[in-house]
Amino acid sequence: MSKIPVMEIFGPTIQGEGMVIGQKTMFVRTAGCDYSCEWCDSAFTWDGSGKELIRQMTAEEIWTELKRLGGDGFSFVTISGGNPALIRNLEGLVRILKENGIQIGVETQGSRWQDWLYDVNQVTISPKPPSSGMKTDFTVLTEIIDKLNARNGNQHISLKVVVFDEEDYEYAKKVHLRYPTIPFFLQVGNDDTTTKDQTKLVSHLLKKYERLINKVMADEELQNVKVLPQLHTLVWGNKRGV
Ligand SMILES: C[S@@+](CC[C@H](N)C(=O)[O-])C[C@H]1O[C@@H](n2cnc3c(N)ncnc32)[C@H](O)[C@@H]1O
Ligand SMILES: Nc1nc2[nH]cc(C(=O)O)c2c(=O)[nH]1
Ligand code: SF4
Ligand SMILES: [Mg+2]
Repeated sequence: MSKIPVMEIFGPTIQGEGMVIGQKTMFVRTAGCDYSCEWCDSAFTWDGSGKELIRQMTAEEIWTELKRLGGDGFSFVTISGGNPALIRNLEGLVRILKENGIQIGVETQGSRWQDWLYDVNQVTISPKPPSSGMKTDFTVLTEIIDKLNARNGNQHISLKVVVFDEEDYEYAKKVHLRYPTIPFFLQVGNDDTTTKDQTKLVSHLLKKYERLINKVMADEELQNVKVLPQLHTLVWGNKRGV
C-alpha cells in the first residue's frame, strides 16, 4: 500500500480558521512543504525539528487512528500540513473518508494541484503575502481556482490571506480583486508563535484583530469579505495538536 507522511492526527476540535470556522473536525497534518514562510506556525512540518514525529501511514491506518481518537463523534476531517497538495497518495484517504460519509476540508497555499482536490468539500487556498518571504505563482493559483470552480462551483473554495503589515494588506486586496467571486477571508497574523504567555498573546492578537477590522470597514474596495482571527489561538494559544 502507498504511504502518506503524517506529522500528527488530532481531534475532535474546532476548525479555528476560515470558511468553516467553528466546525467540529478531526485534523490530519501531513509532513513537508514546498514553501518556508517566515512566520509559519507549523514549521515543524518542514524544518526538520519534527522529523522524529513523522509516520509513514497507509490511508487505512489513518482512518483507523481517526476512529480511535474520534469514535463515532465526528463527520468532518480537515487535512492540513505542510502542504497536503504535495501528496498524490492522499487520494486513498479522500476515498475512504467519502465512503464513510465524512466531509473533507483541505488547507493549502495554492502552489500545487492534485486531482483528489475535486472530491474535497471545502478547499481553503491561502496564497502567501510578502511578509512570508514567498512569491505567489499566479498562473498556478489561477489554474487551481479555475479547475475547482469549473467542476464544483465557487462555494466549495475560499481564499484566505494572512495579514501582518500594510504590504500584506495590499496583497490581500489584490488577490480578492483578482478573484472577486471566490469567498474571501482576511486572517490576523500571529507574530509570536512560540510564546507560552497566552494571556499576553491573546490580548495582543485581539488588538491586531480590531485594527484589521477597522481598516477593512473603512475600505470601500473591500466589500464582500470576512475578517477573522485564528480562533484556536485565542482559545489555546500556541499549543500544538488542538
Ligand atoms: C500551517 S498552514 C498549512 C496549510 C498550507 N501550507 C497553507 O499555508 O495554507 C495552515 C494555515 O495557517 C496559516 N498560518 C500559518 N502561520 C500563521 C501565523 N503565524 N499566523 C496566522 N496564520 C498562520 C497559513 O496561512 C494557512 O492558512
Ligand atoms: N483548531 C485548529 N484549526 C485550524 N485551522 C487550520 C489549522 C492548520 O494548522 O492548518 C488549524 C489547527 O491547527 N487547529
Ligand atoms: S505554506 Fe503553509 S505550511 Fe508551508 S511554510 Fe507557509 S504557512 Fe507553513
Ligand atoms: Mg495552524
